Amino acid sequence: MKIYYDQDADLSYLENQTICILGYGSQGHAHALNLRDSGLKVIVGLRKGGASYEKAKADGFEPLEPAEACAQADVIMMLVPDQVQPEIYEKAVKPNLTAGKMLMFAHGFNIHFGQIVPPADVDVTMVAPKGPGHLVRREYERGAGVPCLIAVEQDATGKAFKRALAYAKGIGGARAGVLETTFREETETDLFGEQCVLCGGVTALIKAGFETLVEAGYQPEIAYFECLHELKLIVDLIYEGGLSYMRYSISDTAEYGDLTRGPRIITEDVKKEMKRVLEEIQSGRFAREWILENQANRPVLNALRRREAEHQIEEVGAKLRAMMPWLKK
Ligand SMILES: NC(=O)C1=CN([C@@H]2O[C@H](COP(=O)(O)OP(=O)(O)OC[C@H]3O[C@@H](n4cnc5c(N)ncnc54)[C@H](OP(=O)(O)O)[C@@H]3O)[C@@H](O)[C@H]2O)C=CC1
Ligand SMILES: CC[C@](O)(C(C)=O)C(=O)O
Repeated sequence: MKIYYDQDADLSYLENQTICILGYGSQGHAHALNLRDSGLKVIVGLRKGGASYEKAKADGFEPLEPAEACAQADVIMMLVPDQVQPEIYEKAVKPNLTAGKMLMFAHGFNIHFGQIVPPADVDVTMVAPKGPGHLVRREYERGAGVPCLIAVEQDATGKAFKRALAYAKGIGGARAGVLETTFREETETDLFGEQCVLCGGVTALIKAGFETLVEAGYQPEIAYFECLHELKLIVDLIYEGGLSYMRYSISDTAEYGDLTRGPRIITEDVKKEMKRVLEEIQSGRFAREWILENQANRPVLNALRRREAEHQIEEVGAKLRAMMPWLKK
């Protein structure tokens, strides 16, 4: 696979173009600020009265109504939540999506699952950072970057890939590496990663470890530090140098326990369940469930959020983190 870096990308594909960032949340603020700091012309499309409107103003933007911003733009990046994108597309984007413009996404959900169907005479591309938006900004500011995936769904101008690669460079992604993919591959792997490993898998593992220790009579504070707090420190080592570097740093006792007990925790049964989750993603069953959940006003998400907030690990964690002034409140 070819991986693209700064030297492969040419910002001039976006020079003299106006880039509209729709949404100023996790990804939106990071893309807008990074692109502007990279010397590109950025405008922000936002509804008035929302929390992020004031934040964008405080960062020096003059937010426009989404439809007005789309009318002025050559490039439109969709950075409102996936579940609201189809409505914003119909109301603000579609009427202003004239030939030769580029419609962009940071996640392929709505294109891959057919919730947004752009006209044939525009470029449709994706630059998907493989990291949370706040880190896309933080890494850029310290001269680094978050790796990105890039994909072209429609190439009306013949320059779609180069334009998208310039965008990836503008947000700092090409410092870390830009990997070519398809909307389908990004959507399916992203959903799988967040459900089975990065968010769903990790939080379930943390809670299971915490509950096991507390139910066995150990102090919740000890269980918190062991199963949650230290995880970040261990993952930092894995991030910096892979599994082997983490194993080099931990004690031989820990390494022996890791290698002999780890596979008893993540068993073949767990992998079988991962395959079932992947199949639900590939078949569109998860997408249908999520779309219907939103149409029904999110009863399941709201109930689960409430239940999770009441978990003992959250209460203990809040108390312990309050004693660490270097953590953001
Ligand atoms: N979060 C992440 O780190 C990642 C996200 N992505 C993708 O990036 C895209 C954006 O996600 P993310 O940054 O999490 O989004 P956020 O939830 O952070 O987006 C919030 C922004 O969207 C606006 N918004 C929310 N609802 C509406 C609405 N109904 N009408 C108009 N504006 C609205 C908010 O405005 P207001 O303040 O007015 O509510 C705010 O500016 C998604 O496609 C996501 O899959 C990809 C990789 C990682
Ligand atoms: C892991 C969650 C994520 O996929 C991400 C930050 O990359 C998301 O969609 O937020």
